[in-house]
Amino acid sequence: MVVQAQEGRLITSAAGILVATAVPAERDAVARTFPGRVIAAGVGPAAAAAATAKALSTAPCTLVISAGIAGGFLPDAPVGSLVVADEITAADLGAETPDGFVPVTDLGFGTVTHRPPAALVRECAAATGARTGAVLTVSTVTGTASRATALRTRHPGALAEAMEGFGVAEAAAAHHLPVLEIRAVSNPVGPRDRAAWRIGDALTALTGAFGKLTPVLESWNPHDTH
Ligand SMILES: O=C(O)c1cccc(C(=O)CC[C@H]2O[C@@H](n3cnc4c(=O)[nH]cnc43)[C@H](O)[C@@H]2O)c1
Repeated sequence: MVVQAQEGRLITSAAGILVATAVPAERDAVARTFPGRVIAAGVGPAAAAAATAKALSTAPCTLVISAGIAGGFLPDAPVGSLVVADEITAADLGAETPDGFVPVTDLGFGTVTHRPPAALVRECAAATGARTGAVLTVSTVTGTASRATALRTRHPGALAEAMEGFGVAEAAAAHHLPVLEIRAVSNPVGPRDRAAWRIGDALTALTGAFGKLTPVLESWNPHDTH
């Protein structure tokens, strides 16, 4: 059973939570401290959506979490910090025009943003010391200062960019499930500098975060969507 009544309120158990990471190193970092179901769904929004949707079709679930490493927008999300998304936005889903980028929603199609439950976002941030803000999903890792500036101009509340959150969120939405995104910053968003990546530190931060998140997630009432 994934939802139980305890002291008159509904709670979810870790067994009913699906965490979708991109690669096995992220999956193992989460699984070190999180007792629920953790998958390595692949890199990029399409792989993440397909693998998450497949996993959701095989077992009951109350909450879906996209987790992993990310690029952080400086100075707000430095390397080693944690970000909990209050908004999961597909930042490059749209059309380039002479007047700039136009999101697909302005073209009359689909959606570009999913919003996690606000109270759960606040509780997760408080438990882990994470910052809260938009996490952008991109299909191309930003590698220049000009693109970083363009993204931040279009999304002033953005703290991080990664490649899977929107895909995981689309799969969750198709199953009418809430979604969270939690990221540990491994590199700054900006000019490409492989020497600046701190993937090991970010994975360690992810492990620590899920150790603190587990009791929060397990005591969350899935009917509290505020
Ligand atoms: O080759 C590069 O310059 C480069 C820079 C940063 C990350 C990559 C990756 O291939 C990692 C993609 C993987 O990790 C997440 N991630 C981590 N940092 C970022 C980022 O700055 N922008 C977007 N995604 C990032 C992502 O979710 C993927 O799972 C290569």
